[in-house]
Amino acid sequence: MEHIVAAPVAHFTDLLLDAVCMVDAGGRFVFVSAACERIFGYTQQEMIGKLVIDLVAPADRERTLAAARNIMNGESHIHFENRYLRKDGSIAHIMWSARWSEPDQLRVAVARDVTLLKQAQALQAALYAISEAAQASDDLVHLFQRSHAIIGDLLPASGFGVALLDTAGKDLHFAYYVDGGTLFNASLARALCEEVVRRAAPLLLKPGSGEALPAQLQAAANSMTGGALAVPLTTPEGIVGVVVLCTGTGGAGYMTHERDLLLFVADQLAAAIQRKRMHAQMHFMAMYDELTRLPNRRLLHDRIDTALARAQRQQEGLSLLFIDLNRFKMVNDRYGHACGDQLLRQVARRIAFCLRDTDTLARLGGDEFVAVLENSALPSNAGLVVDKIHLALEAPVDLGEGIQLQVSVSIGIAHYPEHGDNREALMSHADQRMYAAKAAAAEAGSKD
Ligand SMILES: Nc1nc2c(ncn2[C@@H]2O[C@H](COP(=O)(O)OP(=O)(O)OP(=O)(O)O)[C@@H](O)[C@H]2O)c(=O)[nH]1
Repeated sequence: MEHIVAAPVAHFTDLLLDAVCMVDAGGRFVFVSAACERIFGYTQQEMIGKLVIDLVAPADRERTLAAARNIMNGESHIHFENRYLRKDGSIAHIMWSARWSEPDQLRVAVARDVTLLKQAQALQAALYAISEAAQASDDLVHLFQRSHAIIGDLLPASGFGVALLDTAGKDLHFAYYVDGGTLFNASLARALCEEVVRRAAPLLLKPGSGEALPAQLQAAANSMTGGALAVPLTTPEGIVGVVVLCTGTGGAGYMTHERDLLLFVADQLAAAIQRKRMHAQMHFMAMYDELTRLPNRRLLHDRIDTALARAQRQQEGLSLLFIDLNRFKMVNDRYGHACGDQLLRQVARRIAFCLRDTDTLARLGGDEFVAVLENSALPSNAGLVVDKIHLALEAPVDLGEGIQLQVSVSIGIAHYPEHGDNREALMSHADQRMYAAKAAAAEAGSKD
């Protein structure tokens, strides 16, 4: 018993998972237990005599010195956290419990390595931040920037890019790309992304990785000092793009767990891209006619109201043209619905060609179109556009397979302010004028 009591304290403290340190009034280690080597990377001999503060990460030095002063003034400190630079340059997160021993004139402290815990917390926080950003962000470029910043806190990501496939799934373009001063230029990044799309699988690029790669990537892999990592952005509809990371020069290559982390991030980004595309598609379907890709009735109403408000404010004229194809039903009946569709598309294109960019051409449905002519102070201007449309439709429309059709339209015009000062009045007037024109054309046709 006497022998045990007399045994040096170190005999026991070396068994502890936490490290025990004693520091003199000058701030130098005078005793460190064996666990210090595991935590800080220095041997006990290397640590004894060193100034504690020299091992503290620079950003934490000031508050560490303040905490040390408090302890020497008699405060006991538990759960104080700061960061240390290990011998290999990596960061150790330490939680301390410390007290000043007046008789020994020593600061006695127990250090717990909480680095893994901190890393897990940081990872969890980052993943949460990315999924939150992916849910909240309407602006994809902003989401990519934010993801780059968040990932950059976890992994080497000097170079970061998100390449998206076009809707045909053929061409990749970078929606976000930062080369970050790495040797990983955009052309190499694109080649890597293309390879990832081809494989539909993640790809780690590093020297001697043993992967069979296209020549450009093989040469880059052999000469790179760090590494690059790219993973596909996959949605239920397939791959929509690739996210790519590159370390700075001299950094170590990526590890498997970093690839898994990027795969999680890619899932979040892919879901955000898919959501954004679905919104765009829904918006298009709500506002545009699918067949001709012209504004539909709803958007037309909106455009007329806006144009009227502008015309009223600027005291300008405005004209509406109500355009209806003559005897269109016969095309469907004789050549089939697909030919009818083709004709509607071509007629829409020809009419649009007669208008200015600032004008609106909408399809109301069936074979009815409406054009809104802005800034046409003089009704005669609208008459000129009508002439242009008739002229543009004079040449037969080629529907393929040897089918060429001569089409004509009936057009009714309404002018603001002469025929009304609101949408309903103007539409109704133009509609009536169109029917009058159609009746006149039919009568002329029957006399021919
Ligand atoms: N191909 C095709 N036909 C359509 C579409 N929407 C409506 N139609 C057809 O368009 C035709 C319109 O018929 P009507 O309103 O009688 O027009 P019309 O034959 O030009 O007669 P008039 O206006 O009196 O000269 C109908 O046969 C509809 O079925 C479409 O999206 N595609």
